[in-house]
Amino acid sequence: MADLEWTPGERELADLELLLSGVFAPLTGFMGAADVVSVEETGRLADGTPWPDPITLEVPDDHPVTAGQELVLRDPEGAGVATLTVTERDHGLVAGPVTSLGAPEHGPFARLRLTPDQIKDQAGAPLLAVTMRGPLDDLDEITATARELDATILLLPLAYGEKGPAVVRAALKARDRLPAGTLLAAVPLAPREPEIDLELREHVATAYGAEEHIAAPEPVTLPGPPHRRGVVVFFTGLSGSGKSTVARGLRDALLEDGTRTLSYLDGDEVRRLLSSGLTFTKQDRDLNIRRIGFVASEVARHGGLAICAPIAPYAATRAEVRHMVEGVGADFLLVHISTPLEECERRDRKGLYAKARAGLIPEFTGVSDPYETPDDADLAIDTTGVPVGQAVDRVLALLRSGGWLR
Ligand SMILES: Nc1ncnc2c1ncn2[C@@H]1O[C@H](COP(=O)(O)OS(=O)(=O)O)[C@@H](OP(=O)(O)O)[C@H]1O
Ligand SMILES: Nc1ncnc2c1ncn2[C@@H]1O[C@H](COP(=O)(O)OP(=O)(O)O)[C@@H](O)[C@H]1O
Repeated sequence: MADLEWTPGERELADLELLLSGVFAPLTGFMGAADVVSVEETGRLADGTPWPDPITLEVPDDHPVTAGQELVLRDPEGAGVATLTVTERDHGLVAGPVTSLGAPEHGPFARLRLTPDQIKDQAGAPLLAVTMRGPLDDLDEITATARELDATILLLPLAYGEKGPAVVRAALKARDRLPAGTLLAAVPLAPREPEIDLELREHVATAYGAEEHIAAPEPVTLPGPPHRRGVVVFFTGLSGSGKSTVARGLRDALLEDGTRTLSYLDGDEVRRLLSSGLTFTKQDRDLNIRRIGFVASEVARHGGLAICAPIAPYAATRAEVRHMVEGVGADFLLVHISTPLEECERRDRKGLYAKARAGLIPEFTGVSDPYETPDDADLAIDTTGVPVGQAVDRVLALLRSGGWLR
């Protein structure tokens, strides 16, 4: 029988690494219901040990794993990271101890992910741990404290997610300016609410054997100015509403302006290449939109401006794309081309509405398939009787008003 397997989310994988490396000791695995309830109500595990936050693993309701089985946990690249011996399955939660599969470590600064045991081998006592989520601005204070305690400094950059590598780079830079012998271990601790984060940072410092801990203050991060930030302009609307026409007009105007790097994800091209073979069932439409959202967010991640113009009939899927884009530190603008069905049908540019009415095209949006009108659009344009240039100008005005275009 094939192994039961699951690929946890990014945060769960980070927790898993901390469970495996002993940073989350005394925890040895993902928590079951009794511990979760106890932690939430009392800040302690069921056995009374203080612990600030539930460390849990979720699988979908229809995942076949049950108590008594082994579940192989894989990273997104498919490498086995650990085996979970499932002691409890409670709806979506699976609990039990984890054992490392010794998978090759990869990812930026993987060589700096030293475990508490590896650090304890190098360190002379006592240790002063400094947990950090950004550049340190007061190295003198850290040096003075270390001197006072006659302690070795251990920098613990909390390297999680997009900003992770920058935090490790900041720690490496700081180490060059701190006393010789300063140690460093990158720790993938995902951020939580400030108080819980602080308690977990204390746990991390203790796990590394530190007697003293400085939680370096969160640096103030100012997002880049909007004209340099990535942005996705996502058109949605019925077939024939004017999405492609306005999107192409926007693309041309931005190319003429020349100040933004641009990717235009043409609807037809997407269906021909990226989503070739997909149909118009809800499942395939959702997959199509997720793929478009993924590509657009990759463009935006690097500061580009992506224009997409699919029908995208489902609100939840559009929201997923918004979330994906915002998750890479970029902005998402939803432009609803709200031209009513009657006008789209009157235009019937491709003769599809006539065919849909005649029952020749099943599941046709607006005729025999739903279109969920957005209530979160940043701009709505009904193109009925409106010249194309005017519709394009309204989108350009939106981009200028938010500073995405200067
Ligand atoms: N059943 C059905 N429903 C809606 N549209 C259909 C259908 N079958 C084919 N077409 C043609 O496909 C275009 C829409 O594709 P999208 O990728 O934008 O759709 S979706 O966002 O995945 O729902 C759409 O193009 P546009 O007119 O440019 O919107 C149609 O020409
Ligand atoms: N203001 C307008 N904006 C966009 N399209 C318009 C406008 N006025 C008329 N149209 C016409 O409506 C049709 C819209 O088709 P298209 O852009 O392919 O729509 P969609 O991509 O939403 O299916 C085109 O024939 C276009 O010339």
